Amino acid sequence: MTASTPSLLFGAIADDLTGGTELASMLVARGIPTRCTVGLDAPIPSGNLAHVILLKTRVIAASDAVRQVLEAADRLIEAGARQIFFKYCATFDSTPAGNIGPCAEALLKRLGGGVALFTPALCETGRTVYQGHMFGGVQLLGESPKRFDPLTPMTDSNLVRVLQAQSKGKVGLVPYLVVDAGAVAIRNAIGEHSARGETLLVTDTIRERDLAAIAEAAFDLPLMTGNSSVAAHLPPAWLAHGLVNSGDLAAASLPAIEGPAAVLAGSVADRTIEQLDRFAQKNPLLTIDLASAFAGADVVAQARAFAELHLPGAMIAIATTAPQATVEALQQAHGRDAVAAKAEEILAGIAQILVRDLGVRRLVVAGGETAGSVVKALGIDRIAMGAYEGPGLSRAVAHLPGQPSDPLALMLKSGKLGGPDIFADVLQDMTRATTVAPAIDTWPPAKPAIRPTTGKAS
Ligand SMILES: Nc1ncnc2c1ncn2[C@@H]1O[C@H](COP(=O)(O)OP(=O)(O)O)[C@@H](O)[C@H]1O
Ligand SMILES: O=C(O)[C@@H](O)C(=O)COP(=O)(O)O
Repeated sequence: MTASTPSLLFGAIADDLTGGTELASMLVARGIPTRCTVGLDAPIPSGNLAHVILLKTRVIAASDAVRQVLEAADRLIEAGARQIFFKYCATFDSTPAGNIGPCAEALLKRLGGGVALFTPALCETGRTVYQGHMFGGVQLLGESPKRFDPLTPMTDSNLVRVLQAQSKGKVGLVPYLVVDAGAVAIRNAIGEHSARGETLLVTDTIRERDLAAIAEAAFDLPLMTGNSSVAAHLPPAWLAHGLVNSGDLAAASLPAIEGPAAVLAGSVADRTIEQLDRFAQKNPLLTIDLASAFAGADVVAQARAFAELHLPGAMIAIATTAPQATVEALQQAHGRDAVAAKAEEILAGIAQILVRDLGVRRLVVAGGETAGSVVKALGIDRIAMGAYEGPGLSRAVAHLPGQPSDPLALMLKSGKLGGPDIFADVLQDMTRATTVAPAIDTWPPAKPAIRPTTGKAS
């Protein structure tokens, strides 16, 4: 860092772990030294330009989410952050009561008021916003598989309406013609909306260049909100405005990590189901029957026996994934939150067995809420990210409590993202050390040329 560089430029608060690690990996890929901590207890290390606090606040009570988010913001501000970024899902996953609106409004108030932009689009995967309506490819959000999400079913595609229903302030739309006109037009629009009393502004966003324009318009707002994709365009703005220098940028490295390998999946998203099917064509998969768990079966012991049978010789997957009809029947019988809590508790218990008892050192977790429970159960409070490699592909390394010389290669995969063979490919990739040069001029990054470096994990 140069003498003029602030200690911490950017402090992000993520409402789940998959999205938060994705955000950090994007900044790392841009060359921005970035660290992640889990929850509110871990200290924020010094010497980085960006920091992401990973919370699990997406579906909890709004008052609790607000409390946690404000505490995280206070810690980031104390560490010197000049901008707070509130990260949520590209599909605006939220409950009817929040937590996007209440958290953003509380942050805005804490940061002195003004206007916040809401930019959830992830153009790379076809998740766009036009006339305030979110699309997943050609489908409106409310007509996409997201309407069946087990925790945050999104049935209204109109994000202005969704955000207004969970906010006190007035919500407005920065329409596509303004976004397309570029950063100056967006900044002017912010002033005009603000004068009309609209403080929460959803941005239409179709193309990657729109994300760049929005980031340029928002780089010096005290609060920015959205998906990782818009934050990935902040580093070029920081460079252009002299907040960082090219000498501050760093290559991203990950060590090679060997050891038994496993996938834990609690996502019931179509994409994860497809990825599990592909994995199971060549590798052992155990699907846990939650109905039998509710009936008293010891499914954790069953999972232990399955893992002991196959590890360390094979890569394994253990999932609670079930078809939509089964998910609905379970939720009707036991309640949505109780089913989610049961699945998360089971997978967290299995994670402890895999990692602590059976020596798993390469782990992929599918699902944001699931990842939150698993990481907590393993006692991990900080995560070092590698460079973002594409949707769903954000490898990391974590240290287990009391085991600083025995790292865990970790990937927390968003339920809805990633290619069909992501599980086997990533578990194999984890055995190779990688170094990736900063992708400051091009975005999204091309699949990085993996440059093997010598030596094992340190
Ligand atoms: N068979 C199941 N039926 C209902 N809910 C489930 C089932 N298996 C897992 N779940 C729960 O569904 C939720 C999925 O959310 P999450 O892990 O965030 O995945 P995603 O990334 O796809 O949103 C979790 O709370 C998980 O415990
Ligand atoms: O937008 C995304 O998909 C991610 O940024 C994200 O937040 C993932 O959340 P889950 O799909 O719940 O894992």
